[in-house]
Amino acid sequence: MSSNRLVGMDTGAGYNHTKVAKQKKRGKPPPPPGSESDQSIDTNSLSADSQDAGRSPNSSQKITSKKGEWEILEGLKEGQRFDLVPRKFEGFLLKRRKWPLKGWHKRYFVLDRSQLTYAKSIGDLARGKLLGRMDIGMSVVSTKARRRRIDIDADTLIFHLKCKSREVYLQWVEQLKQHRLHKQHQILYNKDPAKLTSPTSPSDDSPTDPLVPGGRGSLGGSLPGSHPGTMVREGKATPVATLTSAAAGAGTLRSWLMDSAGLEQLTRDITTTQHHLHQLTKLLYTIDNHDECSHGEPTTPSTKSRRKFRLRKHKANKSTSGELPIPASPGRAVTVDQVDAGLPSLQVDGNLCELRPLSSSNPTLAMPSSGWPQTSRPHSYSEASSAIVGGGSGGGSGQVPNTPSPTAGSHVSHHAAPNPPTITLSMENTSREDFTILAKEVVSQIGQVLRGIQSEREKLRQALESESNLLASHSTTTIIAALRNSLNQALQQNAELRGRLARIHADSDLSEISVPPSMSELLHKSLHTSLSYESSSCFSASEYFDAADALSDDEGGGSDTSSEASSDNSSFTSEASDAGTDAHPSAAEIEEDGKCFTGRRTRLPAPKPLTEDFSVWNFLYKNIGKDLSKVCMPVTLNEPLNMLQRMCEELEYSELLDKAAGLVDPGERMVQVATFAVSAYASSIHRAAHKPFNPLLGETYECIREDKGFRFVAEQVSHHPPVSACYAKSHNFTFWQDIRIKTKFWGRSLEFQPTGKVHLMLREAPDGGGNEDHYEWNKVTTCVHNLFGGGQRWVDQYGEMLIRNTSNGLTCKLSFVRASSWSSKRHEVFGTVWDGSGQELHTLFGKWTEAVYCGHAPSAHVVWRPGSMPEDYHLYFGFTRFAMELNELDEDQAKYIPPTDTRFRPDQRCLEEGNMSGAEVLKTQVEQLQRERRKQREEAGEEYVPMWFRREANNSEESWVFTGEYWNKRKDPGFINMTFEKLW
Ligand SMILES: CC(C)CCC[C@@H](C)[C@H]1CC[C@H]2[C@@H]3CC=C4C[C@@H](O)CC[C@]4(C)[C@H]3CC[C@]12C
Repeated sequence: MSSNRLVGMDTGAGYNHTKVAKQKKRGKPPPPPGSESDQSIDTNSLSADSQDAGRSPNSSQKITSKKGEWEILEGLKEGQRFDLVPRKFEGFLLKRRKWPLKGWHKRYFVLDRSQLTYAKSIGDLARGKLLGRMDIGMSVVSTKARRRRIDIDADTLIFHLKCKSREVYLQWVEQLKQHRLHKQHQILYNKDPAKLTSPTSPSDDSPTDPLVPGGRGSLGGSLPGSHPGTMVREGKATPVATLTSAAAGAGTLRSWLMDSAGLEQLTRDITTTQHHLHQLTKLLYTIDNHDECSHGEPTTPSTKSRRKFRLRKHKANKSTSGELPIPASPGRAVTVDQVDAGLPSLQVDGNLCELRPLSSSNPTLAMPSSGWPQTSRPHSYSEASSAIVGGGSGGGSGQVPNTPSPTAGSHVSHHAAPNPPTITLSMENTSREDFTILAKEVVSQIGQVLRGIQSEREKLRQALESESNLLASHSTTTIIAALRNSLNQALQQNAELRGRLARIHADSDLSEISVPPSMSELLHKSLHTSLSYESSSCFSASEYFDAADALSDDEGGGSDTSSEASSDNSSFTSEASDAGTDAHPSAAEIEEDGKCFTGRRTRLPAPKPLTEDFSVWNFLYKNIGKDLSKVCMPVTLNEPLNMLQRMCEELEYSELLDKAAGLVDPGERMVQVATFAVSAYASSIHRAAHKPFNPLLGETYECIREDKGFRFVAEQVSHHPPVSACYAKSHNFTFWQDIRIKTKFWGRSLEFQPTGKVHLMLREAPDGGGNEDHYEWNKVTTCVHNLFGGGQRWVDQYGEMLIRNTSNGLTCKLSFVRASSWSSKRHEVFGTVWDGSGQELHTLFGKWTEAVYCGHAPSAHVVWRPGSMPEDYHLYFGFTRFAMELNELDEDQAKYIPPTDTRFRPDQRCLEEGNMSGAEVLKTQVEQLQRERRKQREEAGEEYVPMWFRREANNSEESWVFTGEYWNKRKDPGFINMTFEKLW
């Protein structure tokens, strides 16, 4: 299979695989535990040999890693059942801090009916002060025995846990296994939706409930093929909800039968009793026979039975002091002692019935004063036992908590006494005949109870069957129809919303944004672009601008910003003034021939080929726990852009920087810069399904956006680890960053943490009083959720971003809020701008997908909104207009760009043209060539030196600095006159 890695991942698959395979053959032992990282499954800590991903005997998938072993707990296999209701389990565990995932907190966890909840302490738990809850039923649980680590990924939530001791670890793993399997069993076999949607506390109907739609840990969403949010517990009358609630309507009868464990236990116990009583009958026979044989001593019972009575007495005394367990549930009534002692006692319906010896020869023993025909009903077990064994005299009587009734006491004293002679006496008083009659009676009575229970069960079973037949007739087809219906409704709503949004955008009053007079003319054109929210060149003036000419006139080098600024200024200004009077083109004008009036394309040459996505996800699933950088990725996972282009996409809303540069107030400048930093994430919302190509080492990408006034160049500067560096320059700003992405695979989600800082140099304020401002900030974490669920994959961004103006000490702290199962909120971001002395200047809030506002609601104003999506964007990998244009290559441009430019990369081009199989073949070739080049370099002992960026290391932090040579060489001698390493 051809290979391709997730972003930031190695492309040297073949090499690594052979290495691992060799190790295996030689039977090399795994590395010592000390070398192990405590990080979860991430690209730096885990690699795996696919052959090793076999199954461990204890229902988990073992993944051998370079530095340790992670095992994934297996789910219920086909045909497998797990009826056993696991018990509640609780205790302290260490939980990794949420942010920034460093350090561990001790937390109290409770696992009950597949719900894992935790609180700070037992006290908090009792008070209901919970910190979190997840349903582990459909989660991915990975364990690492050596580190006593347990990671649970339930889509929206991930718990990273650690146990204090191995013993605790083993217990938790076992319990998690059981609860998970039982939940899966319930999902598969228990068709009671009411039960499925009821977590631990049935009364808890809050929207934070992970099983309730909106709480995204919902089972509905996790079940393969199910539509997230269609399993509705209450309210909303979606067709599926109606179905489920209809089913739940007959819930009482059903749940009665479902809870048959108690009944079954009762049946089993009674059967045992019956068996024992049969034995008793036999024994009595023996006694009878024995007595008959040993004629002459008819009043003395056998030594065997005497011994038994002594034992019984001893235990009964215990019981009076409360040590003998009092049955808590029906079905536990008859103890072996009682039965063995020949003292029949039976519990039915939770009441203990003493089947007292009835004597035909001694009627005073037969009928209690209560007038019950054959049984007396003591009030408690101890009462019953003392009634039976005679708490009335001697040993234990004083300790009996429930004093037997005088009646009971009086006749009991005949049966039992603290010492054998009394027993013998009482035995003598009771005729053998009594025992025989009694035993027979007990047997027949129990038989009767059994028959009664059986017929009761049968009735209930029949009721249930007829009910489920009714439900089954609704079943699959109806549910599918219902789902289809709601899907159609959603699509319709979506279309409407899009229309409305477009109208809102069109009417948007952002044109009122005040731009200082000196800059307004200059920026008119670019602002115009941003106002329209059509974030592409469609509205630009590039038709008046010959890129090639402009570039050949352009001076080179990026180090001297002021000289560059002036030259840029002229081109930018001229563009702006030329185009300043442009009216908005109509949608028809834009879409004509698939090109807008600028000549740029508005969509890709072909829609995304239809591929069986499932195989891809299956494939990924098989690779859980492996170092994904070493796993070959099929091209079907890719979008026809690479990471260098993706970096350029961050400049889609560069107008915000233009605006910032035109402002005088440092706080307001920061507001624009912060919003720009947020806007970088906007495009990822529709892009969860595909990954960008990994650039090859030495691959470059340039993008000249004369309409936006910037030019951008990027290069893949390192392969191990993969690092992409970029540099963009405009009249108003300089932007640069190098990106290295750490990837963590949690099972159901993939987390991407870009390391390194983004830098921005903003032109001095227009009043001329200040200097350039240098800003720097970090990236937040991107997470792709629901990798394997039946539902949609979706992207989340979370973490804190700190933007610092290193020139004047202003800061802005932005929080990207992680979507949680506790709230329906997604994509939220908020932050504050502070001055150097810590005084709050501005407040920002909004969503990285929708808008950023400044101020406090309701008077807050919009700072930014993303552009509307092109029509049919979902057919084109979810690309924005800007993204659609990134890989476009016209003949003219082709003459000026180097052969290393991404736009010449054949596999990516092939995919863009909709030729999936061709892309697959080409990708394999291209990656093979890269491996060969690396091998050659290694053999020659050469170190790779990137062409356009220079590595600089200060205090262990490395950064990649643009040399500026790219533009110089482009001009002179021109790339066409240079030699380059052949990348493809
Ligand atoms: C298994 C596959 C399909 C997962 C797809 C992962 C994709 C969606 C991930 C992988 C790496 C991610 C990128 C990592 C870094 C950045 C830089 C940031 O400033 C903007 C978002 C951006 C550009 C992310 C966008 C989403 C991204 C491209």
